[in-house]
Amino acid sequence: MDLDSKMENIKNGTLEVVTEEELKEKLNKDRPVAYIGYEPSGNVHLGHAITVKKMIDLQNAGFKVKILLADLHAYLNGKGSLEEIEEISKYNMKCFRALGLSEDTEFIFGSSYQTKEDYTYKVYELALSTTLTRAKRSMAQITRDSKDHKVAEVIYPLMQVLDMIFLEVDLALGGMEQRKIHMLARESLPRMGYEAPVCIHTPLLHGTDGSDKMSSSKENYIAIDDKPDVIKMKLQKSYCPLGIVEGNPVIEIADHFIFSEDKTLLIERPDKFGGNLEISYNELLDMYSKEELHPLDLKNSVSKRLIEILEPVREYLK
Ligand SMILES: Nc1ncnc2c1ncn2[C@@H]1O[C@H](COP(=O)(O)OP(=O)(O)OP(=O)(O)O)[C@@H](O)[C@H]1O
Ligand SMILES: N[C@@H](Cc1ccc(O)cc1)C(=O)O
Repeated sequence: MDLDSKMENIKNGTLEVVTEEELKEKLNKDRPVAYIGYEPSGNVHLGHAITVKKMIDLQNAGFKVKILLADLHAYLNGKGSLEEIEEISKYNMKCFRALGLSEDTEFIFGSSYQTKEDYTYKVYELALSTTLTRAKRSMAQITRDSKDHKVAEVIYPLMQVLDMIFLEVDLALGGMEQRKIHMLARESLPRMGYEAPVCIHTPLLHGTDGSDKMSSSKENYIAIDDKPDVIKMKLQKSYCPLGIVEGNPVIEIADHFIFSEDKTLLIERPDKFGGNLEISYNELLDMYSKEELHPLDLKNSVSKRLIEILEPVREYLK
């Protein structure tokens, strides 16, 4: 793959690359490192899968991929005891592999280095130069408990910044809500004598209830290993208002998971409702916004194809 094609593939479907110039430089390096961190959680869902797919693009462009199983971050964010989190992490690792990351992907537990002396001293160093306001602001969309604020909430972003040094990363990927922590890293690391990583942000998938973010802590997600009838049921119940494209999770799922594989989607509907159709993504947007496509027909077609696309993932995880 030449440099321009690598850049195009990486940029495709992202909200921003900070900065494109720096990304080009990294692509010229021998085996640059890209990383993402996940707080281990009970279910790996389609939202997470958007980021995993982008990691695969980075892998295909020559990056070595490191996946941080951020167990201590999950602990600091009130996700459970360390023992519970550890158990879930192993299952998450399998899920990420099932989504197609290559064999040489490195999985690292945060707790394997985040309690070491040199890491701890760096936390204190960064704590001294980061304002409380900035640290809190960076956590706005990440913290679980947004009312009863804990000190843990401001330790969390400092550790995320330091992970980039300890994992020796050239690039950090995350959904858009990671942006403020990434920008803190881009400012702080050069001050501490390290190079700032390139930061790439992907869009957040809305929940099936229409809320801002699909999340495993709400009942608004489709897990990557949900059974076919569960996927069908969840999509049937999904928020999908007639004629509305913006923030419509069913259309977003079609965009990220179906049109990334296929040029067209088959809409199967009775003749009296217009008969079968094969449509491109742009045709889908156009027809749906003109109310020429009924939500139920869209949901049926999306669930049928999504179930097929996720079949290898279910097989792998069996
Ligand atoms: N709904 C989503 N759409 C797109 N990306 C997501 C979504 N949910 C999480 N991610 C991304 O996955 C990465 C890790 O998120 P993580 O699982 O730790 O978040 P989370 O918000 O705690 O998820 P959950 O609430 O589902 O457990 C982040 O980069 C985040 O942006
Ligand atoms: N902040 C990420 C998790 C994470 C933790 C540590 C990192 O170094 C990177 C990512 C989230 O919201 O889920």
